[in-house]
Amino acid sequence: MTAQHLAEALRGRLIVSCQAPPGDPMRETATLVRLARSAAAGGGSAIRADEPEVVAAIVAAVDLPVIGLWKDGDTGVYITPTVRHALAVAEAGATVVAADATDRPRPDGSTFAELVNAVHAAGALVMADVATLAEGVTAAAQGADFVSTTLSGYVPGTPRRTGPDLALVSSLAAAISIPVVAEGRISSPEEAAEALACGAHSVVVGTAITAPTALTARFVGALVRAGGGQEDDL
Ligand SMILES: CC(=O)N[C@H](C=O)[C@@H](O)[C@H](O)[C@H](O)COP(=O)(O)O
Repeated sequence: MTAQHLAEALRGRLIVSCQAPPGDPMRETATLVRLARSAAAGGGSAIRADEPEVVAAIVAAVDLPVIGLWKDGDTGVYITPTVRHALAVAEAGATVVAADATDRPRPDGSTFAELVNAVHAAGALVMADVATLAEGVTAAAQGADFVSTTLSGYVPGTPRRTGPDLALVSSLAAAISIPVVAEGRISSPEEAAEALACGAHSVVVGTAITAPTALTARFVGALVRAGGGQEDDL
């Protein structure tokens, strides 16, 4: 699929991230496939998924484009950190490979531009996961097909936020011509709609749709703060 075709298919649409962290009861390929099928049944237009095995299973089961990634670790560059990880995700059938495009060194010494070229040569597209405006501008210049605000708030030294970084969505949309995807901590349909109003081409929602453990903990936390439980219940 060309970047233009996919951009048309995703304009103004919802991408559902179907992931579960290590140790979570939902972290099982068949379960994640069911989440992806539910996302498709509810009108989602693409799926974002972690690990080649899960990507391949969702590609086989769901008739939607899959944005694949491969998380390795949880510090430093961990979203599709090397060219090897990126090519494995492309090989699994992802239409788009999402990868860290922050300005931090990659563990294999590759540049983001080298990763983009390798993924394009393998016939897939690239989504640059960034934390800042400068990183998004650089990623677009290096050939990324989409830029996503995925890593805003998660890079050491940058402010941690509670809600989505819609200011970054707006500034990226004004600065680059490739589609800007709003991603990260979008917790309601209203916030998703607001992201489009800020210039997002598409919106990724994960936790608020596909993470019952985290959602349960939010409700429990609210009850604790209201005096209805003990802190160590959390
Ligand atoms: C920072 C990081 O590693 N983000 C990951 C990227 O794939 C996922 O853990 C997030 O769930 C995804 O970005 C969607 O965001 P949210 O779950 O907040 O809607």
